[in-house]
Amino acid sequence: MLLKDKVFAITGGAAGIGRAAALEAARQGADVAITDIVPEESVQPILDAIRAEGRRALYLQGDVSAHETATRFITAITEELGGLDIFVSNAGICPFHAFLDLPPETLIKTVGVNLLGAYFMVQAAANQMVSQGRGGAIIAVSSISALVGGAYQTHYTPTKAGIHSLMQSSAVALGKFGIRCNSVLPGTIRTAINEEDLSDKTKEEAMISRIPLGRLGAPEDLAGPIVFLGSSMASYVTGASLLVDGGCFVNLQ
Ligand SMILES: NC(=O)C1=CN([C@@H]2O[C@H](COP(=O)(O)OP(=O)(O)OC[C@H]3O[C@@H](n4cnc5c(N)ncnc54)[C@H](O)[C@@H]3O)[C@@H](O)[C@H]2O)C=CC1
Ligand SMILES: C[C@H](O)[C@@H]1OC(=O)[C@H](O)[C@@H]1O
Repeated sequence: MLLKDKVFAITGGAAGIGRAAALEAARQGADVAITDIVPEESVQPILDAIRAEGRRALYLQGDVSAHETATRFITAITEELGGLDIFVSNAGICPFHAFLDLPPETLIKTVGVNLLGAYFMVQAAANQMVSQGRGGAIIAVSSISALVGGAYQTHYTPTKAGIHSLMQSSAVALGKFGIRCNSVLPGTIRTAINEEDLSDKTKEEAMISRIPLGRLGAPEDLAGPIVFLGSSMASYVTGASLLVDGGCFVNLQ
């Protein structure tokens, strides 16, 4: 087990990539704390699955774009689970929209959830880890979109580049405390975030045709990389970013 008796916390753990990572962390021996914007009832099956692995589970409903959520989450984790070892900033939204008429509210919301939310959470988690004095690991779910563009994602891709940059600077700021900071850069992973976008079958086929491994990703494809970066197997890895995209990024021709 890669995370035996560690405390693993994740934002946006109610669905998609976050849910897959939370469940894998429990299988790998960690107690798991989840925060998400959805009500607790809808997360109950995930909490039950974590407990069925013999691990403790905690849920806090909250909006990551409100900085108080970070304080509430970290306080609940320390009170109920006794500390924090691995923190994953994952919650995010991607409301696809054209550039020229993008409403300011859509930009403000996307930056608020994806970038400010990640910052508030990572800062609160880092303070907790520093106060514990036993190091830790922070992983942020950025994206291949930190490196490439999308015509309907002009408000989204800068947030993913920002998260990638946040992990690099945090790695520098927190290295002296033994806290490692890394990002994963998923390619296109089939989840609720892109269900509508991928209902355009021509677009879906075009995207698959660019992927050397021949398929879109599944949420479980991110679980292993996230657990690895949180584990002692990655003890000399910090400031790194791991593309998890089936080879899409490197496929020029
Ligand atoms: N699915 C994909 O192709 C890719 C996803 N990503 C990133 O992965 C992360 C997870 O996304 P997916 O699992 O794909 O989507 P998803 O929609 O399945 O999951 C996102 C989760 O975040 C939660 N959430 C949304 N707004 C929130 C808020 N304000 N406060 C707290 N929780 C909130 C949702 O309730 C949901 O549980 C996001 O940051 C996304 O940008 C990155 C690259 C590709
Ligand atoms: C939601 C999109 O399908 C997905 O989000 C990303 O970050 C990837 O680049 C994909 O475009």
